[in-house]
Amino acid sequence: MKDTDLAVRVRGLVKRYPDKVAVAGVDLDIRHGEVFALLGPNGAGKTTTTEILEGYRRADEGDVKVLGTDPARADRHWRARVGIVAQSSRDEAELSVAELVQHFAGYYPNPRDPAEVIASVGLEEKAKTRTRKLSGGQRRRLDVALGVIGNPELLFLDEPTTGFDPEARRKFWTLIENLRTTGTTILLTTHYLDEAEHLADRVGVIADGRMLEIATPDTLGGRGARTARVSWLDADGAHEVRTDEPTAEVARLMARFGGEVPELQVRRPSLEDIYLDLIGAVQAETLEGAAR
Ligand SMILES: Nc1ncnc2c1ncn2[C@@H]1O[C@H](COP(=O)(O)OP(=O)(O)OP(=O)(O)O)[C@@H](O)[C@H]1O
Repeated sequence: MKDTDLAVRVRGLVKRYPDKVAVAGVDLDIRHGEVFALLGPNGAGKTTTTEILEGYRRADEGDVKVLGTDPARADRHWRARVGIVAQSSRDEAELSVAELVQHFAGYYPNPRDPAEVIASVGLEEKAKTRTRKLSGGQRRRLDVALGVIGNPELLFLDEPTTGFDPEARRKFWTLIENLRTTGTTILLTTHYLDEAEHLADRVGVIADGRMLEIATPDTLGGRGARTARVSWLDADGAHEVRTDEPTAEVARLMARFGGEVPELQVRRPSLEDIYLDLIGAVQAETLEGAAR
């Protein structure tokens, strides 16, 4: 891949805190127009990595380019091309939702329409409400609105849907899908594996400051090739077999039952199963290392 195809290019990123190496040599490429999800347990280094890419923290080592620029040296023109939804939100409690979104629109050369943005996060009915009166999930939706109001080329979303109810999460997913169709590049961190699976072109799993694997959601950890489980029910009760040839198994069952197979299910490991395997292996390694 040519470097000009990349919105984010990271090589050998290291960040140390006094008592912790938070990021221990991460490489990461994100293409223009790609939706990339960074996954990992609490304390893995997701926020630290994201904040370095946003220009809010300094790397100790490594080469970082975001939209072609080192974020540590970026100017306001670069800032106007980037949207940020951080984990903790700003507090302008006395302004209404509409006033605040309008106010932020004023910071950018090509803002989106404030009313449209408010609608896209499902806050139309709260447009005149002061922000201090919003619920946690509504406040989070406002954060997302403020992140996209500047019409960014690249959008950082750090756990954007924490505290959303299921309907708000679906609405948010639609918003992200719409942004993708307009070519916005998105880096998302999330603890919701279904969210990553639904939204991301590729996912990266980070643990203990190291990038374990980067892949599409359906190939992570060799997922596509993993053994399937076929289960069904008959007079003797529930049955399950593990097989690499689930289609042949289903054909056999169909022949045996002469048609519909009661309670037939074919399951491959979910993204969550794969993720937990990857993380579990690292945790076991760390425990072994500590015991030695
Ligand atoms: N300002 C800081 N000073 C010292 N240590 C820090 C600081 N910020 C983060 N850390 C430590 O660095 C490690 C990585 O933290 P980070 O916030 O990047 O993790 P994360 O993957 O975003 O976690 P979460 O899912 O909980 O948000 C953690 O061990 C954390 O305690």
